Amino acid sequence: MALLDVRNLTVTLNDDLDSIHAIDKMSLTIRENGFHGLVGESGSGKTLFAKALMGILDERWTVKADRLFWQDRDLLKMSAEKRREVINRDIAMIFQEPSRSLDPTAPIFDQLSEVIPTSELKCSFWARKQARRQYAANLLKKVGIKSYDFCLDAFPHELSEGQCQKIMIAMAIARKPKMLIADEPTDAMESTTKVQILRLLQKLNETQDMAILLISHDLEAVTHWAKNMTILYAGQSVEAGNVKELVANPFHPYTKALFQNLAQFTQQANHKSPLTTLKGTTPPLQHLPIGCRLGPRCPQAQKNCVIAPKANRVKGHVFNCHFPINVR
Ligand SMILES: Nc1ncnc2c1ncn2[C@@H]1O[C@H](COP(=O)(O)OP(=O)(O)OP(=O)(O)O)[C@@H](O)[C@H]1O
Repeated sequence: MALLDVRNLTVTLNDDLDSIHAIDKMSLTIRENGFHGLVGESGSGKTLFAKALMGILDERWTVKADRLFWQDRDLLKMSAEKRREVINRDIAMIFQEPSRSLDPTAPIFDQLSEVIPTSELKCSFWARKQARRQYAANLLKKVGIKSYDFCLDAFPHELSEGQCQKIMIAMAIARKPKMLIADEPTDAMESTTKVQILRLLQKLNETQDMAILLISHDLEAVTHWAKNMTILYAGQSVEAGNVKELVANPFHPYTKALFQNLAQFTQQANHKSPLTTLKGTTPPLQHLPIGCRLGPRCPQAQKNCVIAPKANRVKGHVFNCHFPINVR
């Protein structure tokens, strides 16, 4: 069953002069207990999508969708207050640069303590402080922090970025959410820490039945850890499906170009061989092409591409392209 089902979500930035669809009819489905990757270049709208889902965009943004279902419940039909309640209860989010998300003036225990629900403490009022400490220590153990006593009393600046991110994950899972959105959780981290964090997400997914939405521009990491993925280009869904099937048989010209690059990085290519790229650059938000936004860069583009393609489903892939490749 789908845990989250989003169809044709549009996020519009309204200013005095204009309205810009920063995200244009994006769709994404995450199964119960799924590990889903959301991939796209910088500025493609990955964070905006997550923020729109969490309802944390400011009043300059408008969010519309044809369908927004959470566990078969229609979020669009709920009042804003009820929707916030459901989302805050069931979905947690962690961001890049974890040390900036923590309060630099408070020890970790005080910050963790705030997010531990009192209902989880099965003890008398007088024993609560001790129980909170024990609960916080258990959370840190769960995310793989061995020096939990030191960490609980430490301030964020005394800890590494990797430890701070593990603490953010501990805070996120304290309420036992059904889904964790990890937005570039390993950005600018060294490779061993990066693997530890991604392995931790995988463990939460496998042992706690927690769905994970891993947002990243690191295609190699996403194809390694996620089971399904959605690819975004300039705010439009490009292709989505099972990772192995997408890698083996991409239908969209953009997906094909992405995976060609991935192969050149992961396999031993000649150091002088040029990287395959699509001509041109990603359009800025102020100059988005009409129709399919890849159009001006796409080797397959034809006249019809000035009309945005609808989603097509073939062999479990969903792709948005008038002239897909490899479709038989
Ligand atoms: N507060 C804002 N005001 C104006 N434009 C914004 C704002 N936040 C995001 N944008 C624009 O919306 C688009 C999508 O941004 P978003 O942060 O979602 O991209 P992203 O794919 O998450 O990129 P990155 O990987 O760099 O975080 C970008 O063009 C960005 O410049």
